[in-house]
Amino acid sequence: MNSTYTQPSRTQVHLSINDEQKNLLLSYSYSIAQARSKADLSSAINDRLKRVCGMKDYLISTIDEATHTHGSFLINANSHYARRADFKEMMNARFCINDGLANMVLNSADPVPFSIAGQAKRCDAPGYVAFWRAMGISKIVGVALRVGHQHIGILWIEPDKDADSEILTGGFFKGVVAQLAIALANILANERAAAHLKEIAHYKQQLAEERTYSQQQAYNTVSNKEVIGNSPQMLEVFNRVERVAYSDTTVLLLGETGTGKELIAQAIHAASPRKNRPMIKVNCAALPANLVESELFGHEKGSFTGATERRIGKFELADNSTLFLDEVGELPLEQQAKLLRALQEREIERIGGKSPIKVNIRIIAATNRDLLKEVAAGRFRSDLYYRLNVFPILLPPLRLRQTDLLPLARFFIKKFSGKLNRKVEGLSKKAEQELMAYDWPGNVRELEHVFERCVLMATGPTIKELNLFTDATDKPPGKYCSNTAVQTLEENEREHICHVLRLCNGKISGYFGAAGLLGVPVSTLNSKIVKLNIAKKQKVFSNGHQAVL
Ligand SMILES: Nc1ncnc2c1ncn2[C@@H]1O[C@H](COP(=O)(O)OP(=O)(O)OP(=O)(O)O)[C@@H](O)[C@H]1O
Repeated sequence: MNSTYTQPSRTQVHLSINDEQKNLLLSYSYSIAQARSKADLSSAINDRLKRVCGMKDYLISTIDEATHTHGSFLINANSHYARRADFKEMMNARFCINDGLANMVLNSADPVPFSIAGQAKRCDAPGYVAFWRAMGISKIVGVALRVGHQHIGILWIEPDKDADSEILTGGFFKGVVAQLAIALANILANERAAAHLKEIAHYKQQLAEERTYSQQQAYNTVSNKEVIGNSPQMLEVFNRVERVAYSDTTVLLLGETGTGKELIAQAIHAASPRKNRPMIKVNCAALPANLVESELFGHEKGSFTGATERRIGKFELADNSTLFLDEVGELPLEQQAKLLRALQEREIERIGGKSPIKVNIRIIAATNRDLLKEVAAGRFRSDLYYRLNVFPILLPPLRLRQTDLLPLARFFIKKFSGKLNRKVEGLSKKAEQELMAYDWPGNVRELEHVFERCVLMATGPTIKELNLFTDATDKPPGKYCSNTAVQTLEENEREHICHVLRLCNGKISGYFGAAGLLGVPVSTLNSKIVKLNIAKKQKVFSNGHQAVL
């Protein structure tokens, strides 16, 4: 360090300030007292102080007491520093207080001058010394900014070549620095208060949106509490739900439309530690392509035409809760990339936002598409598929779990008798037979609608016949459902087994094996594979498993 300044006498200091400087000083005092922002502070220094004190340039760094670091807070925006490529990096960097310069300044009551060439020789010189050197700066004076005994920052001055060096050591300069320190402390306090207000506003908005969301979802959540099923396939589903619910593991729910994927998503969320916050649902199929990003990640006010207010996206809304991505297979490819990034980083950026936001979410995704086929067709990103397919749960179609039909029918009769205020108790033998013989292309949803109609139409305590609409247009399009050709039960079974085998990468037994997903013993599945002639077109996967493609 090169410390060559000596404390001048009072008379010397008085002599070194001329009338113009006194006027500037007065106007500096006035403007610094009004400073409420960085911009105010900057103009007080640029327009007035620089000339009084003979500064070529300056930089203010602030101190983070908690982490014992210092880093840039305010620079002269017109400075020649700002044009350098590494300028931004230097501005964002933080340095240890005990870096050999900052600690010397903070421990000194007077300004401390440094020869940059001398400092650059130190092998442990902080990064900003090399930066200053590269800028051709030969000398820097560091001045501690304190309020009372608390260090709040450092004013780094690059003195003008022909400046009167005694000015920086005089009593008047101490006064100038004290005013600067108070202004800086006020601005820092304002910034902290603004940040807290922003955070409070954010939580208020999140709460308001959660409340609106919960009101919209109220009917569904209350009415969908029970999941009915005693077929081996549904018992396997319940077993998987129990195993995965308490963790944060990503779940992929697969199955035709109306098989209960959303209901299972709710059951998983309700059994998870996140249950006290509402599960947030996004229906990927219902999002207009140009709004997907805003819906998922939110946007800042004015970030695009029509963004008249700031909006919190579903990812942020689901913070500390579960995000249910329904119909994820419908998401356009471009948006899949954005979703993948958010899932990988677990952080999002609002459209027009300045910084990323961390989110703590559990993902449950659902689709009625065969995602592997979608991947093969180039419609679904394979990396996203593998990110989602961590713990798949397959909801079997209703036609393959006949033993669930009667319990479900009884459940819906009870539900709608209560809701519609009807005294309907059960089904006639004929209606039961009709129930068992029907194909249920719309799965549980169709069954539910049929019983709502039946309860409404019933003339006594027993439903005598089912109000089945056989019109093709009434049937929701399931994956296996066709409006033109009706598949036999055997064809259906074959196709379903093939689908599950593909899902399990050909694995039949054990964890994530097809037998488990189908809810049948391995021996039963093997004999069905033989019986349905599935084994003939085997494909051997790289992992050694075999499956039909
Ligand atoms: N096992 C079940 N027990 C009771 N109700 C069920 C069951 N499965 C489905 N439901 C009911 O059937 C209807 C459709 O279920 P849900 O919306 O969960 O299906 P989904 O597979 O998500 O359909 P989609 O693919 O069309 O979104 C809902 O009203 C749901 O409550």
